[in-house]
Amino acid sequence: MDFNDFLPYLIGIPVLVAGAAAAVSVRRRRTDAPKQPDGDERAGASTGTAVVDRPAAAPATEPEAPTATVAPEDLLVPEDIATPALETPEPTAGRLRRLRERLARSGSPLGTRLLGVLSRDHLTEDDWDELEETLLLADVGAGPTDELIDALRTRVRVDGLRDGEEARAVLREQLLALVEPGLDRSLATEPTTGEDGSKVPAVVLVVGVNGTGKTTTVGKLARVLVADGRSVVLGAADTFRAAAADQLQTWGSRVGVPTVRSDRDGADPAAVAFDAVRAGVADGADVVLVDTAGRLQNKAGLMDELGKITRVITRTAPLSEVLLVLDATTGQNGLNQARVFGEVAGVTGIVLTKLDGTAKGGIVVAVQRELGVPVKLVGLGEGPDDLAPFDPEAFVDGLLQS
Ligand SMILES: Nc1nc2c(ncn2[C@@H]2O[C@H](COP(=O)(O)OP(=O)(O)OP(=O)(O)O)[C@@H](O)[C@H]2O)c(=O)[nH]1
Repeated sequence: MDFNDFLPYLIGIPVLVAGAAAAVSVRRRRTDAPKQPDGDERAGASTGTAVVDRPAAAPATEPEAPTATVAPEDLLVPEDIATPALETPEPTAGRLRRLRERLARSGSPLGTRLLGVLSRDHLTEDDWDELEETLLLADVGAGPTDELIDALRTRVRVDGLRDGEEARAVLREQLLALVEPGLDRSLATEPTTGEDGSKVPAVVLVVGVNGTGKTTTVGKLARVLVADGRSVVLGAADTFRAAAADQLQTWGSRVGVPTVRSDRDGADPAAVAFDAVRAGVADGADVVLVDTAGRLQNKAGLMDELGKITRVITRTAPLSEVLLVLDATTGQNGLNQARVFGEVAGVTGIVLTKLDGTAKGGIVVAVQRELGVPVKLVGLGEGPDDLAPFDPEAFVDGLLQS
């Protein structure tokens, strides 16, 4: 996703049009809905959450190729909810500047401290140790820290650093190299065409430990996509936390995006994900965003849950992106989480949230190295439009602002 792509949408964001069509929530069939023939029962059984009158018990077996026994128009049951006034998401183009402002406001001790040391005359071993410690404290990670120190030492030895400006330029160049500006950070949100010529929505699965900001990120991302003129369906597959579906539905309804959810707490997340993708196909949506619970109770359980969701989704549409949401303030702990999710979920991009709450920007470098996938989006606050595509140059410039 390139910022330039958003510029045309600065004016005339088609929210109102999308909103008028979709200012209803979409729920799985309510228990008081007319009972469907046998096929409905089978669908409920196969996906593990009741379409009608089915107890909340987990399915004995994983859903095997859930059969589309419910007509799409029956699946999408508009429901009267208190629909908030439709909002116009903020243009994404302006967010670049905000990233820099937020980083600068966070005190940016990383850039300031590094520059403070590098600008000294005749760097001693103590100075180099101080640089190293500063980088490690900022969560850059041991490997990248060594690389940066080596590169800076070489530059200083070969060319010397004449003044503060030159120190800044060299540091900028080296930090940028660590952030790997060449990585493809675009989000795969283009719908594709199925074998039968039908439109298949891009499906984005959002995973991560609870509390990192998944639901919020899905909501914010929906706004970005709406601002970009895309039609979106949300899937509330975080069925573990009771309020998560309500939270997601509220995000969606603010920009006219429907949410597919279960009426039952603890419903099978794979079934909700499956229904969301099916609703996306039926709606002719461009993108389906699926929120998950991602409890890190143990690796096997997580693998089981996410594996099942993935398998069920990919029976209808390929997964375009698996975004791992990480809380930037959690440091090494976040990296451990990243490692586990990286192993079980086939992560294609990282969303680093709460970057506004930390001066330790180095986590960007560390997590990319750890997973070998790029940071694609950053969360910069709790506001609805506080999500920005990650831009390495703006990020490094933000770190080096003083
Ligand atoms: N400051 C700040 N807060 C954020 C950001 N992103 C999310 N939050 C806050 O983090 C808290 C948790 O966000 P949720 O979206 O509910 O987290 P979750 O991962 O979905 O949590 P579970 O549903 O329990 O799995 C909320 O208070 C959000 O407002 C961010 O970029 N910056």
